[in-house]
Amino acid sequence: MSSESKVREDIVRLSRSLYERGFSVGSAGNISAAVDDGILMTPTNSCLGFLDPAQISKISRGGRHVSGDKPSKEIFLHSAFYETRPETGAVVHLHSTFATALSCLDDTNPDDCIPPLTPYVVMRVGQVKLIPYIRPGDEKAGHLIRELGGRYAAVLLENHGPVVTGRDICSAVYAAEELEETAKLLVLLRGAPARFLSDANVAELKAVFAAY
Ligand SMILES: O=C(O)[C@@H](O)C(=O)COP(=O)(O)O
Ligand SMILES: [Zn+2]
Repeated sequence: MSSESKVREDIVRLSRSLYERGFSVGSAGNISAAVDDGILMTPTNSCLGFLDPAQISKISRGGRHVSGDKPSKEIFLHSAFYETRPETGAVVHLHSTFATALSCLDDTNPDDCIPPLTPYVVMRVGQVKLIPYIRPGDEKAGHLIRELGGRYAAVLLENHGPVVTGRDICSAVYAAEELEETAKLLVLLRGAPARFLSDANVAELKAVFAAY
């Protein structure tokens, strides 16, 4: 199997897994992954549970539609991550329930939407920035991500949902799952005297587990 065929199969397999476990519903969410000569992206209005590897959209690094079905309307959002974080191998956008709940709460810290509750979220996701509300598919999403200068591997789109990146599709999906589970803990612990990791704890984790 060529590496592009493998990436197509991985997108289908991991998307289905996310769908079957309730991380996405209906036609919400989109996933992309880098290949040698461009980016593969889930088609617009497709359900992550029922993708066909041959219909996955392919776009050039410049954002031109090369083959397959029409790409996700979030092409600008995804492209901006590949541009500003050259080590990015995949981008996962979901409407997963708890992360989306945090994206709607007025008291979510815009500079640290997912505070360090456990070591694994620090290791897998890092600090998460809130992106002010934009209409889904608006080109402005690309500008706002570029303004971050590649400093964040994951963001929450206000009143919309998470966008998580990784070195490859597996890492990006695992990070998206970790972000969602931590968001669930944060919602469960709202109002309780939760203990967070200290700055020193976070610094140690970053030093030992080099972030992507
Ligand atoms: O919320 C939206 O409309 C998009 O961000 C989304 O999740 C699905 O859009 P497509 O990938 O264009 O189907
Ligand atoms: Zn969306």
